[in-house]
Amino acid sequence: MSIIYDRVALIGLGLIAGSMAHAMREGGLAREIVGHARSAETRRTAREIGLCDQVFDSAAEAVAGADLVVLAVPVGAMGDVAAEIAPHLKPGATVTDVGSVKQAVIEAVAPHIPEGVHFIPGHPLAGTEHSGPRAGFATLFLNRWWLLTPLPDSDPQAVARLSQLVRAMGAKTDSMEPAHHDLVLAVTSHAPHLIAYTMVGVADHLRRVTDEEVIQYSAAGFRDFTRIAASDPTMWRDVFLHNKEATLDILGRFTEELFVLQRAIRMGDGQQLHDYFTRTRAIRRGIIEAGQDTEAPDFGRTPGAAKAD
Ligand SMILES: NC(=O)c1ccc[n+]([C@@H]2O[C@H](COP(=O)([O-])OP(=O)(O)OC[C@H]3O[C@@H](n4cnc5c(N)ncnc54)[C@H](O)[C@@H]3O)[C@@H](O)[C@H]2O)c1
Ligand SMILES: O=C(O)C(=O)C[C@]1(C(=O)O)C=C[C@@H](O)C=C1
Repeated sequence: MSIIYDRVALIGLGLIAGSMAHAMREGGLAREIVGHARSAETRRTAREIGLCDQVFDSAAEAVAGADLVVLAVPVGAMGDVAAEIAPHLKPGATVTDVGSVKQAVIEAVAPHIPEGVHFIPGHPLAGTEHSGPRAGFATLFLNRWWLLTPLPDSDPQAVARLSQLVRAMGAKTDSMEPAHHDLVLAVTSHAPHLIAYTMVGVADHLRRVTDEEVIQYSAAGFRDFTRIAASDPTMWRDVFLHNKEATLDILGRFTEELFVLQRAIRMGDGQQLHDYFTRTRAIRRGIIEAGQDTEAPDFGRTPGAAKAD
């Protein structure tokens, strides 16, 4: 494949930036990949494993002369990073981000982007519960969606070039309104993560009573919950604090449904439970029949690393 951006700067060197570095390198998509992370330990590890061609101690040095700058830090840190790099951006460069929330990131980042620099927010719908510079792998984005939420005045050519990079890393692209993105992700990702965190918390409380039985005999479904609940605490704290409204809306609806099912169990209403589960099974089967279950082959099974932030 051919070079799409000459110099790419990755700010934040964790799972997503690391996976981008591997994918871009494997595909020969950038002439030079440079990076910066806030913590000295992360920078040391990134240098040790050769994650980038160069790792800089400051974000300003990293973005100087870059054609593409990728903000791959927790959502709550995006605004500060944008303010720090703004004076050092090359005219004509593109800045994108990979944050799990879009509206709040746009509000925090866009005001800092200078005239003549393109800001195109994005979100790869791919991840694992692992974080840090050793967690990335080249196939993370294979067959996954990578949503772009361009601004009304985004330059179509800059958007097309970024889409080209995303597709060259194996992902599928689509565009979406930021507010709609945040609502969709509240349903498909953010609320489910909170439910998994809660369920593991409940089991943990119970463990004290039942002497480790819950964990020892945990079935596959609960194990999946524990995988999700092992996700990075900083990342998920920021997701919930920055997609507050949509997540609270979905959790409110979830609680109402939960009460309906809880009542059906209490009343012994087997018909209601059966009807409900028949409906949800049809939804899953519909997804599979439509060929929309695009789980990457090694999704979630790649050995990760402890986070060094
Ligand atoms: N993990 C996922 O499943 C996933 C999936 C899609 C999108 N995202 C989003 O991608 C972004 C990065 O997530 P990740 O999973 O790669 O996280 P990560 O924890 O693996 O990496 C984050 C990196 O950012 C660095 N960092 C933190 N604050 C910084 C700052 N102020 N300046 C510079 N560097 C800083 C950390 O040192 C670390 O290297 C987040 O916004 C997250 O919402 C994550
Ligand atoms: O680790 C996982 O399996 C994930 O949950 C990844 C996941 C998701 O919800 O699908 C998590 C957050 C992101 O913003 C995108 C992807």
